[in-house]
Amino acid sequence: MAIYCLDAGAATTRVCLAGEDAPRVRVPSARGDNEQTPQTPSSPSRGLAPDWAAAEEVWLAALAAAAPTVDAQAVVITKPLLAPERTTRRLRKFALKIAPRVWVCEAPTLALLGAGLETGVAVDVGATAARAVPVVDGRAVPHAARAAARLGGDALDARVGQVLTAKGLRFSSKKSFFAAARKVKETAAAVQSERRPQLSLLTVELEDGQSVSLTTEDRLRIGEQLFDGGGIDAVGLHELVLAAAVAAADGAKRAKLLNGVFVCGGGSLVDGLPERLGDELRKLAADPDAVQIRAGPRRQDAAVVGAAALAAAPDVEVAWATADAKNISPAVAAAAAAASPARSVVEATPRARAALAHASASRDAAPESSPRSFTPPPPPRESPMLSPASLDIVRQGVSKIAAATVSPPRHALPPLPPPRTSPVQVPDGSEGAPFDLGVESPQAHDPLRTEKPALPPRERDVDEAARRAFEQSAAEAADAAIVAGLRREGQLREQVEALEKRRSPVLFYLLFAAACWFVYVRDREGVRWTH
Ligand SMILES: Nc1ncnc2c1ncn2[C@@H]1O[C@H](COP(=O)(O)OP(=O)(O)OP(=O)(O)O)[C@@H](O)[C@H]1O
Repeated sequence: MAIYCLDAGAATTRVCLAGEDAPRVRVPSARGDNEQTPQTPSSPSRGLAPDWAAAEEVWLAALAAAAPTVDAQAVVITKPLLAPERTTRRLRKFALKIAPRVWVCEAPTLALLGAGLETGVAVDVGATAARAVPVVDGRAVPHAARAAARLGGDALDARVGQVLTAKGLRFSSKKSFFAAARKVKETAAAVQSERRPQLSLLTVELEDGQSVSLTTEDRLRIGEQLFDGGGIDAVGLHELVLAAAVAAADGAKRAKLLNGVFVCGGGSLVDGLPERLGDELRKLAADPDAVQIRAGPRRQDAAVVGAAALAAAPDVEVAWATADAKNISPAVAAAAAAASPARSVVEATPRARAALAHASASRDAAPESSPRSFTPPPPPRESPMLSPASLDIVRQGVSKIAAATVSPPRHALPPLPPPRTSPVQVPDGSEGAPFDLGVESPQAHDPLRTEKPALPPRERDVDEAARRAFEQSAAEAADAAIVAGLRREGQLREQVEALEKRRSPVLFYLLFAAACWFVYVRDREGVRWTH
């Protein structure tokens, strides 16, 4: 029995099991013939109808490849930030075919938890867009989130295309063009940074047999789009992050957010990006000393590793059992951040350390048969991309899982303990129990260390309030396309609801008219009979 963790990205699908620190499988998501046209459910903001059938086929194949013989107890699946409710429902429906328990969580929040942080700004540079998402105590602040499609991997591919065309390269198909653009970007893209040795001339061999030599200027021209935004009036990554932090909080809370800027997503692997982002943010921030950039070595997999940390967090089964596991509570967030395997890379916060101390104590006390004692099988040493050939072989095994989806889950879950109001006792604002991370903790140099951590107000339904606030301030969002897409969907939903409402009075009038006609005919007949 295991908990599957599935990161359903627009470009890449990743799968691992609870507690693991790297994905077992990393496969390309279904993107259609035109590689730049996102068709996955992870890209609803583009206003395109996602190809659910193709996406689900890839997810099933990836799950089957990750652990063909392991029975699923539950599934944690990622969703994009501000995904419409319909997308969440479809993701949940899909995951329920795999296991009886499902937790659909926002990818940037999970990425931050995977880095061992409960509060900070997740800077996810994905394929379709770059997003800066402030997270406070394990909950995203949606109205403050900022996104820009021009800073995503696909937009960078377009810039690579310009460079390659200027060098005289020609491609026979769109597919070979995008394959070449991606390879050049992933090998050569770099941003300007004084803290890195000089860049050198790089020759990249392309799959179609061509090769291209890229000078330092070429390499910087590709990567610099992340900071110049690809246009005169466009925003750069640093402005996106600062705008998100400013919209989310002020004063000490903002400083705390900027102290936990975590870069993740495949696009964050561009050479020199974390250093440059730190330098640019320090130039803009009111308190430059507060800015701290975190970037683990496997940051492209942060969301799925965060899902694995959440699934393995002690006491998380209580959250599964309550409120449909819709939100991550601060206590569970602290436990997940503490359980994250990346916590030695990115230092744990005091709350997380306290939660970890509590977690280890409760794990020691737990009986053998407890669901907490689940030990995941060791992850494979490497998690390479599956080749198309092996993907085909894996797809043949998909029918096994698909067959299992029609019958109810065979494995009953172990009984859950009764829900508790506070599964992890973390004293608010305390420094937590001393915990030796085994590495020199940068907290020692943390300018915020002496501050009493200011916790956000505990509203009953933070998400609802935040969502309403987002609707009001959506027009100010950096990515107008995302906002327009979301609005279009909202309007469509409203129109459908209005139509449904209109349908009932029409039915009523029709019935009423039929009744009147019936009475009229009967009376007329009656009159004829009596005379
Ligand atoms: N070394 C690298 N340098 C630059 N870009 C890279 C590198 N490795 C991967 N990428 C790019 O990162 C993008 C994929 O990132 P990621 O897997 O995080 O996206 P995703 O999560 O599937 O997409 P989204 O976040 O839009 O849903 C692709 O555009 C890919 O070309």
